[in-house]
Amino acid sequence: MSDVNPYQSLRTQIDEAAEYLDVSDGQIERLKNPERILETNLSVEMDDGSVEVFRAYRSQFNGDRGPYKGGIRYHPQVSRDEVKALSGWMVYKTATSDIPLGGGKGGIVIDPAEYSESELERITRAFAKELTPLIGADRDVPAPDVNTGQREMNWIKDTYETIENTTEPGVITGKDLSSGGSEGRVEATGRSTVVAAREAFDYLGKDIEGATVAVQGYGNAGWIAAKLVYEMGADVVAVSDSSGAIYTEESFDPVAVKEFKRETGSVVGYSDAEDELTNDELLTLDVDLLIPAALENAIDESLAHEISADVVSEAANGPITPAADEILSDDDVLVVPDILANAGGVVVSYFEWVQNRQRFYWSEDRVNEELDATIVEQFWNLVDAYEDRELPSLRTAAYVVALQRVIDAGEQAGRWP
Ligand SMILES: NC(=O)C1=CN([C@@H]2O[C@H](COP(=O)(O)OP(=O)(O)OC[C@H]3O[C@@H](n4cnc5c(N)ncnc54)[C@H](O)[C@@H]3O)[C@@H](O)[C@H]2O)C=CC1
Ligand SMILES: O=C(O)CCC(=O)C(=O)O
Repeated sequence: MSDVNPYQSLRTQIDEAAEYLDVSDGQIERLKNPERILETNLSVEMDDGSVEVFRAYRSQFNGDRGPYKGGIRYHPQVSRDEVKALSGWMVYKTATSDIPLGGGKGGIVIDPAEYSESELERITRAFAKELTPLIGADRDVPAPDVNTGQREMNWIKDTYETIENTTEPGVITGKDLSSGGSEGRVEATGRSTVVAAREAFDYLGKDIEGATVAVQGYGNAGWIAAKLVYEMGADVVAVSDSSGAIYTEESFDPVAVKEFKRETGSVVGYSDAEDELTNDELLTLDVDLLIPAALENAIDESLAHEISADVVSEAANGPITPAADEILSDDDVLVVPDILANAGGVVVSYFEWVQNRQRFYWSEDRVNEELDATIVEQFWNLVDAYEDRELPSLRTAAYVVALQRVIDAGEQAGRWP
């Protein structure tokens, strides 16, 4: 995997779009930098009585369009620059989806697989204590990301509500249903990735039914994308996780692969696999649709020339470096950018936040229908911008549209002269 700095990638993506906007250097500089970052060290007692210290961050990138919004990641690679990039991508994701939220992101430098559940609870609650003065339903609303889920969100909500002596479920999204979560939130990221891919196929005059698909990463986003695209009639011929990749000529049954991974810890070794591949071999397979659903920089310029898919729908944040993006665009690979393709997570988080505030809960069908409609509408908005303004890619179109929305909000608030 390439070591391109993701924050530098974000800055490049903004610069590329700024060329098509009437915007000053000062405005662009503001839109490339976070408003503030919490950097803290969590001292936590381990099960054996020792104390360990964990570095943790929360970046509040931009709140011109609403409360900061974005997930919390637990991973050894978490760094200040990664969190800055991820929080910036959230700003332009909420703006691309046109939901009234800003962007933020947080993370702890940790490999959660090395800790017991009770240690993870103490670590999460220690982070929640640090976050409490900064978050709130109208201030900053965290959510899940890599290696976090409902369990961690419930702990953060409980810690916040205990300290603040309140009930405020909208302080965090991605919660368990019984803690005020929304139907459809767990599936939302994979769902939008596949809905966006379906529209991209339509744009190319192709049908997703019968398409061949490779999915890199088999966590929350990747496995749901595999399941839903399979339900649309596509063939999931390859999937991977951090241990490796598996391949079949026909199609995997994504639910059976997920069950195997739950039992064994990996997709590798699954009995229906005809072959094992490296992750780079999976990414360069000759398939119709590629779904990167792991981490940043999966496709860099050294791999970009070998990508054979017609459509790439980015479930992950930042899986394609800017240099690779240019190559894919020259090679006519249609990339549906992360800030639209994986926006389902934050769009349904927005629905969860709305439900929490109204104390009125929606059916799963309503959530899925409203999510589908949001992604379809914004996909074709981007296509219009891409064609009408002759932009180099759907990604640049997304940044042009999103930056304009953020600038307009800042202007209304009197932030610009
Ligand atoms: N969970 C959410 O709601 C959202 C997640 N995303 C993005 O989707 C991506 C995946 O997130 P989740 O599925 O939530 O995380 P997760 O922790 O549930 O799953 C991550 C998966 O990626 C795999 N992986 C890690 N390194 C890999 C590598 N080098 N090659 C192949 N597989 C590898 C892991 O084994 C795991 O299967 C991240 O980029 C995240 O930021 C984006 C929007 C929302
Ligand atoms: O649900 C959310 O608020 C944000 C999810 C997230 O972190 C992301 O879209 O990258």
